[in-house]
Amino acid sequence: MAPTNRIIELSSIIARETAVINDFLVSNKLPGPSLDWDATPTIPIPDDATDIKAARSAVIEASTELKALLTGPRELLRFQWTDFVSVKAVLRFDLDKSFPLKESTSFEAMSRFSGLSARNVRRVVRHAIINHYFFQENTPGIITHSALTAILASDEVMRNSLRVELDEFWPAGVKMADAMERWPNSEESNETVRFFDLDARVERRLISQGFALANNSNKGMFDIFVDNPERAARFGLYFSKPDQTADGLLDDYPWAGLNTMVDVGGSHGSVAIGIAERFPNMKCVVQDLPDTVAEGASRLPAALHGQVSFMAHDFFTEQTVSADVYYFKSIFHNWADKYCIKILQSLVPALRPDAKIVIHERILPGLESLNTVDARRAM
Ligand SMILES: C[S@@+](CC[C@H](N)C(=O)[O-])C[C@H]1O[C@@H](n2cnc3c(N)ncnc32)[C@H](O)[C@@H]1O
Repeated sequence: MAPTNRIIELSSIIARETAVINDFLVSNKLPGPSLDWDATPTIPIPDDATDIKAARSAVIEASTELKALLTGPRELLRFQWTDFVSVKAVLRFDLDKSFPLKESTSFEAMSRFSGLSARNVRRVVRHAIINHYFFQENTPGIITHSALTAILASDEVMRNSLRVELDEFWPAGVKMADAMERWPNSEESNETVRFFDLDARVERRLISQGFALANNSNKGMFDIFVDNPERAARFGLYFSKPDQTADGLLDDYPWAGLNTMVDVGGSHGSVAIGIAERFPNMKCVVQDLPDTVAEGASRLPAALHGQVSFMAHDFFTEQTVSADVYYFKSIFHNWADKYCIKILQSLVPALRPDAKIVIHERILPGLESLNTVDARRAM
């Protein structure tokens, strides 16, 4: 039985560490956290302010536990299975884009914009306000943006990212248990979806299934996208979102002494573009499925046309480009070991003795050093 003073202990942590953050913001004349439409999109704590970042983690961790304790076990079992339905509807019907950032709107105006009834708009919007801080309704019936909808309405990459998660990954997750029952321990990509394997400490396709079932298909995720160019384009854009781990690759890998790299499964080429911009001597070839490279090529900045090229290539077939580096980012986590081996073997015909293979995957710290908030985020 937990000691009764745990909730006091947690509330003291929250009070103490929140004061640390507040003092830092005030003394550096930085804006306080807000969810209003004109709020700064991220809490302005610099990377090197490690003590302030630690204080923030401590507050989030303690308040999550305090909330769980005060909710109580029985009530915690009442899952909000409807959690994301409203967000998905807001995005599907572009309600966040239905009025300018600084202005307000009404349910009736949103209804005219979307073709949904005013009653359904009201249900969806109020659900999203209450559950996700989407929009604000400070005066009944008058809707303004919140910080979250303001970001979505003005940041297409962020918006697309949420859409892919809700339209592609979420339905697959809903079908995971069904697929596990149907194909226990499968390693086939038409029967599995990606998941974090906390024990192995890497992100892998942990036999957690559902994409094919969710799509009423017997094909794997990438083959399903081949048949749906619009969805494939959104999935490709998903990988254009800012990725700090790719920044590390630019800073820490010795590109300066090299001339050629192939970004295998490189999607729209965001990493290759970053390398080409930073290292003018580098020639980068982005290989991916035909529709994906066509979309990537159409988005390539003109200044990089001589340096970055796109090539349709199935990484299960023989590599034809001879290069200094073959770079794989977030590729192997999608495939079971036997397919990863096949992907690597396909490089052999093109490999020069001094060629390097760079594998870029997210590795988790051990569970023992991961706080519950980070562990949840990782999954
Ligand atoms: C998880 S994404 C990673 C994209 C990119 N490397 C990144 O991290 O931003 C996997 C990529 O592999 C590509 N892909 C899947 N099957 C492929 C295949 N057989 N041959 C080449 N590319 C493939 C997908 O189209 C997708 O762009």
